[in-house]
Amino acid sequence: MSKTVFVLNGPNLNMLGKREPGIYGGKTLKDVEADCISAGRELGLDVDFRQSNHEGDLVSWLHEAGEHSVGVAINAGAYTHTSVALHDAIKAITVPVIEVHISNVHAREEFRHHSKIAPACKGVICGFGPTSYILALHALKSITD
Ligand SMILES: O=C(O)[C@@H]1C=C(O)[C@@H](O)[C@H](O)C1
Repeated sequence: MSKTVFVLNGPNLNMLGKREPGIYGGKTLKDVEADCISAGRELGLDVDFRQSNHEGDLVSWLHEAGEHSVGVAINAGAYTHTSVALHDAIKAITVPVIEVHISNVHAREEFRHHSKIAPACKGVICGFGPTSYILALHALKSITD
């Protein structure tokens, strides 16, 4: 019996493949989605993969995940560094949430070194390129079995 996990993506991640490939790589978000679905299949996880440039969508999807998933991997993009609303949405649900980043945010600009959502998350995976998402799926599998 497969379990559902939400993989949520925030602003500008729709631009993957075109956006600063030296930092984010050449894969498109569709490529990352396909990789997540494939890895999820191997892990017995059904992946519900979504992206929005709008903070409120991500808040609503976190609420939905709290009712309809066993856990969440979220790359909140720039909202990582600014959003009390996403922090509070994560606190409002009981399923585990893992913060994900393609880049190592701690090796980049100072303003990326602080996450407003990490204190509400189960853990953080960053710096492994798109593989960060796959590692998060493995982590969700291990903590929800
Ligand atoms: O590495 C990433 O996936 C994150 C993606 C973004 O869009 C940035 O705003 C974050 O600072 C880093």
